[in-house]
Amino acid sequence: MASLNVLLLPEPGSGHLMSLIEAGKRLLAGHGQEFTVTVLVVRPPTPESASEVDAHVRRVAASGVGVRFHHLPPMDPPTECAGNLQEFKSRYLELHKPHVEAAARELQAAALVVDFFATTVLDVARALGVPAYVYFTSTAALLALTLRLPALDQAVDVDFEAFEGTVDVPGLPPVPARSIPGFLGRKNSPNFRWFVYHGRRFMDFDGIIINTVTEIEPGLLAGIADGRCVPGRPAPALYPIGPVLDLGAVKGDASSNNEPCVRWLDAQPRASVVFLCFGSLGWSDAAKAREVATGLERSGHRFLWALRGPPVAGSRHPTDADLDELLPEGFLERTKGRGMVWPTWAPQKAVLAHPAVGGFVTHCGWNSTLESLWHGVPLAPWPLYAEQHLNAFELVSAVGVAVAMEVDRERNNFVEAAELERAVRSLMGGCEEGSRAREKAAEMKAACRKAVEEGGSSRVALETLRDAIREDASATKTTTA
Ligand SMILES: COc1cc(-c2[o+]c3cc(O)cc([O-])c3cc2O[C@@H]2O[C@H](CO)[C@H](O)[C@H](O)[C@H]2O)cc(OC)c1O
Ligand SMILES: O=c1ccn([C@@H]2O[C@H](COP(=O)(O)OP(=O)(O)O)[C@@H](O)[C@H]2O)c(=O)[nH]1
Repeated sequence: MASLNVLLLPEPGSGHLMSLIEAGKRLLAGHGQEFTVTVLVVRPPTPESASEVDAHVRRVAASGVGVRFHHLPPMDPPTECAGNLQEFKSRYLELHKPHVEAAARELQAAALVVDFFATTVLDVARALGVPAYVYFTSTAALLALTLRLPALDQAVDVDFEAFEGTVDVPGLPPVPARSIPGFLGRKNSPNFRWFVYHGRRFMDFDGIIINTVTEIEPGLLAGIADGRCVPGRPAPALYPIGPVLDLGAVKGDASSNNEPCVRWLDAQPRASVVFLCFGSLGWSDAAKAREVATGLERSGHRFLWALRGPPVAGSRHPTDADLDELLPEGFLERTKGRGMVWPTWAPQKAVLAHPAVGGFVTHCGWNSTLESLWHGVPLAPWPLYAEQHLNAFELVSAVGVAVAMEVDRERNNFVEAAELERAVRSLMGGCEEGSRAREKAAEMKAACRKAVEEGGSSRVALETLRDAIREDASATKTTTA
């Protein structure tokens, strides 16, 4: 029997690409005879992201996991949407529709799985009679909000950024408008309009595969499935298959474990170190770094701080930190022995896996959050970009795994030294708020591990997804026979 070829269409940013490839690996695991997974690679629009994506594709192709790659012909990126990233990503993927259609025909697709910025590609699947699924790299909270967006667009006259009230998202406590992602701030912005479009289109897909765990976001997933986000219409099938992480790397590969910062952790007491790291795009200027340094010094706690410097012109990626430029004078000497500043990309997975780490000050990227919960490490949220303010709100007020920290969104997400000191003490110091977050994080660790075992919620969701693809394929065969 020919195998069922499932085509994946990731957004070319490496975060989304890696997550979708990892999901493809899950789909294949133990089913390599029955399924083929082919990633349709969209050429990234900048040389910097192109070399990142090329390196990742080469690594996966060489790893022998069985995921195949099919490079789509290069397209000129859309013009006139500078600064509107969500619009740019959506329009760039839309331009690839004819190439996706040609690839789907050539590769005899049994199903198409597309990034959430690529909902326009549903037309291709419908034209070919192939089932289509969205892959959602983020939370059920962002998914629920996006599904609610067409109705909110009608019901709320003011821009979220000027709104002082709260937004109703089924399964969450009332969401303060200041926690709504910045790209949804202005109703007339192309970014907002594209998210309204995507929210509407999600409802037409055969299913939504989401990188979350039922036990982390039960109320939100139930709210979506029960039709409370879009009353009057049946919701598409939901497949929470998370945490979709490279679990091999989470255990800590040999090279990560040999990094000096991980060796330094070996000498620290259990659960004594607070780790600070701000994702692939987070960086500090001297003013921000001074607040962090002062806050950490005054907290009295042990710390490992991944500190990055500003990107060079034309790049969004942080540079290695110049510690002489960024840190207050004498800071390293005064904190010697109890703290380490790591000025480059950190081996985050190995750090979070280390028993010496007892808390994580994070930008709340969803991958970082899942990595932390996989190891039962409680969080202090310092959101910066994308959907992270919503993630921070959810982690404190719904999931309960984080202590609150005041981040001034009006001042470029500034945190005062005294506020960081308070939050670190709370996270690490055994006060009630911190202890509750720690207990809840331990509960989530157990739930995540159970979810990916035989019979666990994510394993069952994955098998239900395979069944749906099998059934669709045999129905198509029956009708075309
Ligand atoms: C979730 O909504 C958005 C996410 C992103 C986004 O874009 C992005 C682009 C890159 O070239 C590199 C990245 O690392 C990156 C990260 C990113 O956001 C993170 O994506 C993760 C998924 O893998 C995860 O969801 C994290 O929580 C996100 O923080 C951009 C965007 O609009 C431009 C989004 O709306
Ligand atoms: O110094 C760093 C910064 C980030 N990461 C990894 O990069 C990913 C970041 O993804 P996330 O969704 O948290 O945020 P993004 O960077 O995409 O906003 C996670 O797997 C982190 O472990 C890392 O290993 N070292």
